[in-house]
Amino acid sequence: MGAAGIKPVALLLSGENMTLNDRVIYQIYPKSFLDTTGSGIGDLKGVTQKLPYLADLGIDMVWLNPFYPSPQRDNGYDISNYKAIDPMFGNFEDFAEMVAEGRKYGIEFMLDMVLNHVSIEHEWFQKALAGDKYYQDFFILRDDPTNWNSKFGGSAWAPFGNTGRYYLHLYDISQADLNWRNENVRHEMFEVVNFWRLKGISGFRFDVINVIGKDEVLHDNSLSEGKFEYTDKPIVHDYLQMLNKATFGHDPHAVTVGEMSSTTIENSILYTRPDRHELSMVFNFHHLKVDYKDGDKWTKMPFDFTQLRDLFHEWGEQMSENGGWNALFWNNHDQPRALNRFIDVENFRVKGAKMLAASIHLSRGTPYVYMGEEIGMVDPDYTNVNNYLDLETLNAYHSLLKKGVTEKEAFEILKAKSRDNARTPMQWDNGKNSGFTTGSPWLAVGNHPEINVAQDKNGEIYNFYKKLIALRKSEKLISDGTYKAAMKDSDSIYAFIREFGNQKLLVLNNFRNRPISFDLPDEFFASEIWINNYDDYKKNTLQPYQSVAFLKNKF
Ligand SMILES: O=P(O)(O)OC[C@H]1O[C@H](O[C@H]2O[C@H](CO)[C@@H](O)[C@H](O)[C@H]2O)[C@H](O)[C@@H](O)[C@@H]1O
Repeated sequence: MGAAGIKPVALLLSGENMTLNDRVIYQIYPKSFLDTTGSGIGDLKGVTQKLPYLADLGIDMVWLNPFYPSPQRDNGYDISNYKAIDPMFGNFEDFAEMVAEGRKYGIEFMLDMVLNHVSIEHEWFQKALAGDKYYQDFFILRDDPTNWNSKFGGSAWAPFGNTGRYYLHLYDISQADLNWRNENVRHEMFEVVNFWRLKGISGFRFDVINVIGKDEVLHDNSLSEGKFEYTDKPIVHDYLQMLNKATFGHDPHAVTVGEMSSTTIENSILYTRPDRHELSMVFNFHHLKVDYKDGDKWTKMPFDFTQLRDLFHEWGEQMSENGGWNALFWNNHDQPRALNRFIDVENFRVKGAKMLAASIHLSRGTPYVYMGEEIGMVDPDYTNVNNYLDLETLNAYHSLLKKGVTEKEAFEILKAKSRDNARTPMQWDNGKNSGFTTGSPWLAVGNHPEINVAQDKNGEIYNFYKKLIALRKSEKLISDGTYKAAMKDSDSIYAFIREFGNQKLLVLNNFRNRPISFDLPDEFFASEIWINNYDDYKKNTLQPYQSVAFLKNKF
């Protein structure tokens, strides 16, 4: 029995032979993946049904966004019961079937743990509101609110009933932050993780986990934003070590990832260095803010290539040199589709999708594939603001109008930036509702009948992903090689070198919609082309969005 009094489940798991570095993780937004009941909402049975598809792609772990009971104000990130399944997604029988079937295909699951906050409908908050002192200490209540802003707009503080006090909500008003200083809260959180471990789960994604550490005395932030007062506080490392020890640290095959809001490289190294016993890897978002004008998401701006290149180089090298481990990703449920942001998608969707894939799948870290990415899904072609349902999007729309932005301009910004861009139903075929549901989808489909799995499964993008995923399993150079920046001054090509044993790989990715010429570094003169997303290679030139990897055996 482990320290937390539970049986270790690691020996039962299918991923025993995998190392962390071999893995490729597929993210499923369950609400939008496949609806098997006609309710218009995706479900766990839908995930089970598509396991053969994921196995064919080469996936060995699936991250599922929250499927627990929730008022759904923030699509499940407002949890009202951590240890249950919302009936709209299925039940424990469906869950057990999904996990068991997954094992047959060598696929494990990673669950989303939202441990920074709970829904105000959670019984802890309700008891606290009713005056229960024990539960009041589960939350961050203050007489005098600080000047911190909620990430979804407005103040981060709301009146706590009619007590004259305020509760902290870094996200929506319906998501009350938990008080991790209270050891009873920590104990409850550890219990949640162990509850799911005992159900055969060894993968965990921890939502905005680097903001759980709040001081006893809270201070205003001088930049009129509370970010630095609660992000990456040193105590977060202590909490993660406690979490690790009380839960997944008992499982040598556990895979954990922390979603790190506005984090630093220094902290990310500490969060992921194996000897620190915190997490396996981290998501950071700096590379997905290179199209924010003056740091403001709700603006429209072409992406800044040099900023992107420098961020990748800096994170890649420093994590490699210091034993840290990155999650590698272009897409997730909070981001508009990368194809619309980084590629001239009208003219080069297919080549661009393959180049983006190569740029992370050949890099150092664990790649994540967000559902639909493998067939080149793009943002929906919505024509009406009423198509958008996400609360962050709607808050932003109203605040843009308040600032004097016209409805037309505000709509254009939503089209480029809304989180709903990623949340549209998976496009399985070109039939009604893209084959996602026989009912009425909870969020309108993307209206791109030409892009779907039935058509693209044997197509260029899918097969390129399949090839890249297989390479990570067969080549130590890809899974375990070091990372070094290359061609640091190029204003069009993102280049890096991987090295392992006597092998070296130079990966070049052209981020422009035009040919770019370059000088091949001398040491790669006598090398072979290992990966190419085009059929040909014209010496010292990369075609629009071409990706080429040159392999050199040193001896
Ligand atoms: O943009 P950052 O400050 O670096 O933060 C990263 C993401 O954090 C938030 O995402 C997660 O938490 C939310 C509340 O639980 C939830 O709504 C979201 O779906 C989670 O992934 C933030 O909402 C994202 O926009 C940021 O990208």
